[in-house]
Amino acid sequence: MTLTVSDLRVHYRTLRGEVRALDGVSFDLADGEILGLAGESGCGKSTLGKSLIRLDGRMRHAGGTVTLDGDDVPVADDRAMNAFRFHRVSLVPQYSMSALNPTRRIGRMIRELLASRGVGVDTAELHRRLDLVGLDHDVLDRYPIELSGGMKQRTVMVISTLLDPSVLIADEVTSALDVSTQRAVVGALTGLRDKGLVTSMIFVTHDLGLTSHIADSIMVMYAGKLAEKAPTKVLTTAPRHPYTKLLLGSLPAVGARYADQPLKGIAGAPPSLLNPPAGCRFRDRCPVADERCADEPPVVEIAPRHSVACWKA
Ligand SMILES: Nc1ncnc2c1ncn2[C@@H]1O[C@H](COP(=O)(O)OP(=O)(O)OP(=O)(O)O)[C@@H](O)[C@H]1O
Repeated sequence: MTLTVSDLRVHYRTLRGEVRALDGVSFDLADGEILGLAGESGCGKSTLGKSLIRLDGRMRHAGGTVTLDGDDVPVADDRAMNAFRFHRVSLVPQYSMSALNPTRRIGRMIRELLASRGVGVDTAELHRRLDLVGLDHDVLDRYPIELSGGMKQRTVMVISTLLDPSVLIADEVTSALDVSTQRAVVGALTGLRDKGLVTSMIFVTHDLGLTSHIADSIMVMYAGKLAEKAPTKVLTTAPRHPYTKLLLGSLPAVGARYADQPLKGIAGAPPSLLNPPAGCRFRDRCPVADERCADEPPVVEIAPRHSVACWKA
């Protein structure tokens, strides 16, 4: 078992109170697994990814534990996290295309980064990794501004995985890319896993369609909590949570004309996480909710590796 997250709670401090962005989330990530993390904007996907790397000044660890290959990951202790960050858990951030230092050539940036971690550059290995993600070796002599968006994205992937982390979190890495570049980036990510340079991966995305192509399993979050997690095939063909069903139902069908098949959104909006309501957080939007949903549904494993938080599942 690579990663175990138990009842993780992470809040943002704001002038109006604490935003409970991650409100008791538990899941496991197995060796070799690519876990797709999906859900509407604001459900806590990025907060979950960031919590496993670094809590910024506004984030507060309000409870829960994380273990990696049997070791406690000290998510609340920024200094102690240095032993894990980049070495054992690494992140390709949401805006990684602008994360590269514009004043440094890529090769120099990599040398400096590794030196700061006390590691030297193995040029042959670096070239092998550039090959793996389809980048020419000459990117090392270029400035970030000379690279396309997809090239920058793949460069950041190489940099994030130089120390062979156990877990790589890829946060919305394809959302600003055109479809064929998305495919190259996704191919590069799975290549890193297949070659064992990354043991497991959490692929954060709005795009349930894309994630279903690469993820072994998918976790759907709603308003700071886990709604459903299952192997990809099960989740996409036999979802049990009403929210998952509506999310899948709102995906556009390729080739369908809008006039024949109008796109269906999910009516309503998620609750505020400043003061979330008691009970099931989806109940105001749920087509099958009843009075029982005034109590919070527990996460139940209804089949092997298939967990759902819904009284009606
Ligand atoms: N710095 C912050 N201060 C206060 N609240 C925040 C902060 N960052 C995020 N939040 C809130 O935390 C919740 C979860 O945000 P998060 O960015 O994790 O969602 P997300 O699912 O990744 O959304 P998106 O898909 O839009 O990136 C949201 O309600 C958001 O408004």
